[in-house]
Amino acid sequence: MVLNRYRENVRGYLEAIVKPLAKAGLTPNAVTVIGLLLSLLSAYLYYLREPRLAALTLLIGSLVDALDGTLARLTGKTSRFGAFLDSTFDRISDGTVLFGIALGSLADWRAAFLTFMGSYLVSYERCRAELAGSGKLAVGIAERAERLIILMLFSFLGAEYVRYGVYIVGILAWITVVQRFYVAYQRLK
Ligand SMILES: CC(C)CCC[C@@H](C)CCC[C@@H](C)CCC[C@@H](C)CCOC[C@@H](COP(=O)(O)OP(=O)(O)OC[C@H]1O[C@@H](n2ccc(N)nc2=O)[C@H](O)[C@@H]1O)OCC[C@H](C)CCC[C@H](C)CCC[C@H](C)CCCC(C)C
Ligand SMILES: O=P([O-])([O-])O[C@@H]1[C@@H](O)[C@H](O)[C@@H](O)[C@H](O)[C@@H]1O
Ligand SMILES: [Mg+2]
Ligand SMILES: [Mg+2]
Repeated sequence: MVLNRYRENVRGYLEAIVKPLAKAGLTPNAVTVIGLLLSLLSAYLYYLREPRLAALTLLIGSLVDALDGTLARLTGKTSRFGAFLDSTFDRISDGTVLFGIALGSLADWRAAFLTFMGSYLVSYERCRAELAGSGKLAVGIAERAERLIILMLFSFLGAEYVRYGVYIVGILAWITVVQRFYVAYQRLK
């Protein structure tokens, strides 16, 4: 909710990065695939217990995630399949990163699982409520950008801090689940 507001502020920078990509003939879907590969690499680095490298890779992957849509809009190539691909790959990214953290024993697997469940529910609620006609449900304390940035910040602090990032993201994600549930109820009842 908070970070989403800054989309417009960074649009100019993102467009500057995207222009050469457009000239090189890169398609939005190809950029989406590159973003996913970076997320998978980040998950692998978490598994190897390299949280700083993992967070840096995840940060670049998140930037690439912002570039695919920017490229699509700038070149008039937005597509419904692209939107579906982007969202689906976001879920694969969210899940594998937490799986890598759990496999690398950087956080208790039960905490990683609850955080995973909360994160997925947040996204699912939005998708399902919007399908039911709620209108845009981009509400709540920890949308994806917040969840990613918190996890990256704690990862940059070092291996022993990743677990706190997972706990905080989990708690905030579950608060967001309740917030979205409430707003969906208000709009759909
Ligand atoms: C001040 C300067 C010196 C530096 C400025 C440089 C900027 C370039 C930095 C910007 C970085 C930032 C954007 C990336 C990091 C944010 C990240 C952590 C959060 C997650 O990002 C998600 C991102 C993208 O979301 P979406 O995928 O939903 O959006 P789009 O892809 O744009 O649109 C989807 C839409 O497009 C169409 N489409 C898509 C794909 C496709 N194949 N076909 C398509 O048609 C379709 O219509 C789809 O529906 O969100 C980006 C916005 C974000 C919320 C803004 C956050 C701003 C914040 C202030 C950034 C702080 C970043 C900071 C560097 C973090 C440091 C933290 C660190 C130290 C841990
Ligand atoms: O709902 P959430 O997890 O905060 O945020 C997510 C968005 O950041 C993302 O751009 C979109 O593709 C997802 O489907 C999802 O909605
Ligand atoms: Mg994107
Ligand atoms: Mg994405």
